[in-house]
Amino acid sequence: MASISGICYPSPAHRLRLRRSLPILPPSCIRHLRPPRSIVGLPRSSSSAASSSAVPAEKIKNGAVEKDPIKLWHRYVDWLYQNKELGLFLDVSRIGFTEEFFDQMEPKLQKAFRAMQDLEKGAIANPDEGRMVGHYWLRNPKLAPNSFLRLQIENTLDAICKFADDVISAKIKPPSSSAGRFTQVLSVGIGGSALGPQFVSEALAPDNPPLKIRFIDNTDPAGIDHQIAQLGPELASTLVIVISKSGGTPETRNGLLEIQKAFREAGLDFSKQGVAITQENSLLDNTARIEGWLARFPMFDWVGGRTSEMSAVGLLPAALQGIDIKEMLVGASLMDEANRTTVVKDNPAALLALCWSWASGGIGSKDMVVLPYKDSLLLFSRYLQQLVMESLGKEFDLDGNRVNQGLTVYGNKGSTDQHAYIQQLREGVHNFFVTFIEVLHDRPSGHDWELEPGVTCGDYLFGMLQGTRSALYANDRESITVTVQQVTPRSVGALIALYERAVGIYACLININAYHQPGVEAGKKAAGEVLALQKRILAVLNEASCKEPIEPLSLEEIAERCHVPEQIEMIYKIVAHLAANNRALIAEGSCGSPRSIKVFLGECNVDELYA
Ligand SMILES: O=P(O)(O)OC[C@H]1O[C@](O)(CO)[C@@H](O)[C@@H]1O
Repeated sequence: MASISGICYPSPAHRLRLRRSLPILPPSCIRHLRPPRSIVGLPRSSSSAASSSAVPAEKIKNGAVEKDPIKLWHRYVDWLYQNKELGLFLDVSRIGFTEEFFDQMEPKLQKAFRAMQDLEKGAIANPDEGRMVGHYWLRNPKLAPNSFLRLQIENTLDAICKFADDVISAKIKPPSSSAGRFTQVLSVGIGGSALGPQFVSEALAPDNPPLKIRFIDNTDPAGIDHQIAQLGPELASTLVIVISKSGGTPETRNGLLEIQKAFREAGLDFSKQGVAITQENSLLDNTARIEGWLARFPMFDWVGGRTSEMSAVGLLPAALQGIDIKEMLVGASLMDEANRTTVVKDNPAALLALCWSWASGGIGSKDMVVLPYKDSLLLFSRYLQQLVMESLGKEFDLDGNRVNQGLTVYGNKGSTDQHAYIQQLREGVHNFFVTFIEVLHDRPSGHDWELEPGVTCGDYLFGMLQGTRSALYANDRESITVTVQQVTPRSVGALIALYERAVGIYACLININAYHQPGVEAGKKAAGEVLALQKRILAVLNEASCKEPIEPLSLEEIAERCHVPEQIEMIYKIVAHLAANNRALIAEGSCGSPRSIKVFLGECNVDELYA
């Protein structure tokens, strides 16, 4: 038996013995569970979609899940996954899949394993974009399909380590800061170019990092101003890292332009403090090269944004904060290794995918609530939200069938959330399953004190987790528990790798492309159309406002002159936004009564009018 912090867990060999001696669930028990269903990989018909979102009738009738504590204990022991090198455990005992379900999923999982093997060998696993999917090579460059890619990965890692060392040791320093070294990192990026670095910083940055980090991950001017104001005079000793795989994401571009303006206004030379992480020859890369920025690091075509934490995207910011990035890579690599076994019970990512299939009916009928009981893991659910939802939330499967797939992820942390929404989880609408993340060591220092006889603060946190797990299960709410010993670079690397692989396997089970995001384009295109309409409105208003006397226009008149009468609602919203920011003036009426409004511009721009 392996022992961690006084808790005994069975070794794999012991588990096998137990498995032989104790069936997963005795037949009498299986009778009370959900019968096997052919659910995974089926195109979603309207009837299956509707029925799957309801709690299966037999679950209600039979009190849903096994309740006998001794049988549950056997199930717990029998299914417990342990990774000794990582000190990581996975408990799937509170997901009530049956042996029949397991048997039914086995061939599908074997197929998924073969697909993952092909992916790791360099197959075009993202067919829509004609791309390989190579994030697993980042932590084991020997796996890369050719030596060119291997060298690219190794050289980039060397360059990251050297650059971070040079910055931290002030070999590379800002040109005009009295500090004589860089003290702050300002990371500008969004989605996969922000969420990983944010999560890792929150989880792992030391209390006094060599460089503190801040993020601009939106095109919210007030948010940007706030970050710049917080930096204050330290702008002069701020290293600005602009991260964008495509190099053309509007929010990131806007953040960069705003920061460059702040540098100009402070009399600072941005190029001496700017770093770009992007694909070669992207707009951002070319800008950084032409303007002679301090450094540029590559993003690879075969690494997707949401799986880029182990590329320069995540590693450079982490290294600058003094986080041991090589340990992160080791953790991820060890987890990848564990996930290569084709023995489902020994493959933690496959076990997760199996649980998701059971709990959500293979069609996302239940949400995944992620509850780490550790403050430093607060952003894990946010990170997973993109990883899971952007990967799995797809309209079509790989064969072109409309499936509207997905798996909703949300959560913050325990026990905080017990005082927010656990009430509903325990008693309200039954549309979720929980993933608890447990951290065994309460205080990294190891020293603790008893705030009442025999009980520490950490014991309370532990009690809250176990109590919530039990209370939810008593009310038929299923859960998974992932346990790590501590929040370290190694365990965080392992957690990221675990979920990356679980998403990959689950995507194979439901036959979708996990590596593209066509749906995001629709929103981006629509945003572009709004801005194009705004420019037309401004031109129309400008013309009317240049007249003598000024001609205030109603919304209908603006719509007519823009030749888009059907867009009147959007025109109203644009006008209201312009008026709220003093860029248009309301001559008559108010925004509360749209039909009454007449608008003009405070200053007409003749140059624009005749441009
Ligand atoms: O790194 P980029 O190209 O700026 O993209 C940022 C994010 O935008 C998306 O393309 C769409 O949200 C994500 O997939 C990506 O992580």
